Amino acid sequence: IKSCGNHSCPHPALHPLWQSPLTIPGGTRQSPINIQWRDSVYDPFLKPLKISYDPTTCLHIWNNGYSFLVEFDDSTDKSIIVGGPLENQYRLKQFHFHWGAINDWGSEHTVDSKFYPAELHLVHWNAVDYPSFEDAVMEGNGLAVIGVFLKLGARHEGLQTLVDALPAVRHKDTVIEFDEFDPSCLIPSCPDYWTYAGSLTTPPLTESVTWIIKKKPIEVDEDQLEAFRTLLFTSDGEEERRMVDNFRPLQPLMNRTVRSSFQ
Ligand SMILES: COc1ccc([C@H]2OC(=S)NC2=O)c(OC)c1
Ligand SMILES: [Zn+2]
Repeated sequence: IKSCGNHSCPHPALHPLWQSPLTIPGGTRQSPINIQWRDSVYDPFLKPLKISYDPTTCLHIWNNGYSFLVEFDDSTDKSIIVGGPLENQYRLKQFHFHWGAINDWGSEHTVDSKFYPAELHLVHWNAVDYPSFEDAVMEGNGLAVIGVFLKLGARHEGLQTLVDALPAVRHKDTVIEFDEFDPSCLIPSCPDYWTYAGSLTTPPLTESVTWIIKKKPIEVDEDQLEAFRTLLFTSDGEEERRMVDNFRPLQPLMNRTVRSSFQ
């Protein structure tokens, strides 16, 4: 029995936070999933993913009561991704993380049933076909999320600028200005990725995400992971609940194939 924040339970997936719909009725492409490496299919027609972010589009960091998000000005095509499995370019809207109370779990996706201690999501939307992020969230090809695993290892200097800002957003609904940050420093240089059709992992759980999961993790150190765990789900003045185990349980693969960009 391990504590998962505010009571002891056998596994964080049973945490009250996830008593929300763990699966949506009729959902056929829900996320996250386990990526079974040997079942993924190499697709030679997958292109390299091209990432070009403009650090001046970075706006602020805020604690939304689920995670901490770094949000970007998505009113232009200054920060975009293109290529990979994508039909056209997608605009960067925000990035955020999911993590565990302890290093044994925390990621949303698993690889051969292995959890990483945390997972980064860089969220992009299809501004070619849709007028806003809110509209794109409702469409099958509306979003593209790059997933990057975090593993325990060396200190990550780029992440440290984020970690230094976390005490200012400890409580839910707090926000601070944050500028000149280029999130490509958080993406491994190895080009290899898996891709599959999935969904958002918190409500509205819409099946609108083309997932691009990087094969290689980035390394962060114990102090940096512990800094994530000092955040709170709760607002200032409420009884404190540590923001940990903010990841959704694994969902059935159903009739999906995970493709790889590498052999
Ligand atoms: C309305 O905007 C949202 C809502 C939920 C999510 C969740 O889905 C994934 S993926 N991670 C999450 O925390 C989101 O992230 C892209 C954006
Ligand atoms: Zn996420």
